Amino acid sequence: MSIKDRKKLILASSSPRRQELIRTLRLPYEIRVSDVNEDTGPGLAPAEIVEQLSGRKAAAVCEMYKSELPENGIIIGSDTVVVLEGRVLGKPRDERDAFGMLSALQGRAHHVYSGVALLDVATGQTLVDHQVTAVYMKPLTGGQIERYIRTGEPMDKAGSYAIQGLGATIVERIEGDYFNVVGLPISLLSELLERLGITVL
Ligand SMILES: Cc1cn([C@H]2C[C@H](O)[C@@H](COP(=O)(O)OP(=O)(O)OP(=O)(O)O)O2)c(=O)[nH]c1=O
Repeated sequence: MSIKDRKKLILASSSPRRQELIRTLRLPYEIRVSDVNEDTGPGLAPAEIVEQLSGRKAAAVCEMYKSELPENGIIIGSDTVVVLEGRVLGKPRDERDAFGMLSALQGRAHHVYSGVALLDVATGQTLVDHQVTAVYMKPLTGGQIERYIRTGEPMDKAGSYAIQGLGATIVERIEGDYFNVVGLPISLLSELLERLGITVL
């Protein structure tokens, strides 16, 4: 039996996108969700924000489900933000907020940062890293933005769009990992898993 068979991934996420993406690794996994305060306070760089929140999400699941987690578990936490000229955009508070974000993002480039934290239940060891992808959005009219918001798609997404959905039509091109934009940088995650002795391939 290889190490791969003996470890179990625990995805600390309520995001349907992350839950879908974790399956691509073809490793045994389960999902545990906890409530985490996503306030990081002022003065942190985007990379620090997503790394800190990813670690917090993994640690919260470890704390909350301590007694029932498998000894061989590796908890995965992740967080995604959109960054436009130094301004960090999370999920919109309401439709008005979404309109403001999309109006600011249209017709220019921004960066999507996703953090990943791996917490080894047995040892408490944590690995954290992040990935950045540049996204070039097409110019949009106010009417297009309003109609996109009316579909409901932007409301639970960082930056108020989903590249994997109808948002694909408003993205001109990207530089970097597509999955990082969707919310889980699978390639980086596989590298971190390898560092814990779990080979994906
Ligand atoms: C930019 C972008 C973000 N997103 C999503 C990914 C994340 O779910 C969300 C960013 O919010 P997060 O706070 O990173 O995650 P979450 O609250 O949805 O889930 P959890 O904390 O339980 O893991 O935005 C897309 O689905 N597509 C996109 O193109």
